Amino acid sequence: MEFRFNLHQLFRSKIVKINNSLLPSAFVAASRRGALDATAQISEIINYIGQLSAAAQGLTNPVTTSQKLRNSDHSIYLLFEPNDKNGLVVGYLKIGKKSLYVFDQNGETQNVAAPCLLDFYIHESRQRTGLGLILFQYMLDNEGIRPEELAIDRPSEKLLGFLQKHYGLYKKIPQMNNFVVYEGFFTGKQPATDINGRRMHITASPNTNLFGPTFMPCEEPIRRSQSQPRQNGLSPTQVTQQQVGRYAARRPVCSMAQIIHNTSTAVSTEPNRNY
Ligand SMILES: CC(=O)SCCNC(=O)CCNC(=O)[C@H](O)C(C)(C)COP(=O)(O)OP(=O)(O)OC[C@H]1O[C@@H](n2cnc3c(N)ncnc32)[C@H](O)[C@@H]1OP(=O)(O)O
Repeated sequence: MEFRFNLHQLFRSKIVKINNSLLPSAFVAASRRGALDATAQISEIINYIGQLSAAAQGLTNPVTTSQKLRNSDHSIYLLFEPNDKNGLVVGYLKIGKKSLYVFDQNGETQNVAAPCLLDFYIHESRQRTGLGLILFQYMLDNEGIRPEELAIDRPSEKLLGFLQKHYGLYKKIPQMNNFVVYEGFFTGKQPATDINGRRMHITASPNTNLFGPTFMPCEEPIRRSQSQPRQNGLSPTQVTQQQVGRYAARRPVCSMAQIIHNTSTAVSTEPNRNY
């Protein structure tokens, strides 16, 4: 992608990292005016290339704009190709840390702060020539992360192929959200804690839908081994009641829950005085 201004001033190396300052890392402006010009040019580049990426992915709105970058702690890596004119920007990727609730291999929910691949695009004229790998590997080295540590936001078929080809990633851990995580994602990750050091516990089960998440002490093993099968007769009243917060209020007996948990279906018409 060519621009009306000379890119060689902005790109001192083939790949530059941009954060919410909208200035390339290590960029030194001669004056305040120079810094403002550079910011405007980087904004123009990001907005333009963000639109191309959205079009390539069939999205109505771009995932990446300069405004979104300015208001976040995400980072963009821009790939530059020098020439004897203004130079070209030929691709970019965007990463950022997000707090996610994701299922681990045992189907248990973990709250992790994970580095995420949020957007990735190489210009059509340069795809399948190895530039994507150069950019992606540069980002991994620069951030000091392994590819399987990344959560991938709604990957396209091309990206899935890319990750399988270059990094052997294909064993996904099924998720309920748009993120794709691969085996190895949880290696070395510490689960984040919630209220009072307890951990929010969400599953895809009707329990979570009916009663909201439960909170478990961190030291309590969260994994259910095969030798400890789920108890069929688990009463809805055994769900951990919170002392504080939006889940603290006493819940009425729920006949649907009783049906699901195979407990007595007789619903008491007595007022509940056990407060
Ligand atoms: C979280 C997200 O960002 S999801 C959105 C990802 N971005 C897109 O889908 C936008 C359009 N696609 C692209 O911009 C690029 O194809 C990228 C970024 C996915 C990969 O960049 P490239 O420079 O093409 O990758 P590179 O040349 O290093 O590797 C090529 C491999 O990527 C995969 N790939 C690239 N293009 C395609 C394609 N058109 N069809 C299928 N697989 C493809 C293949 O595995 C390919 O290997 P192959 O040619 O031997 O089959």
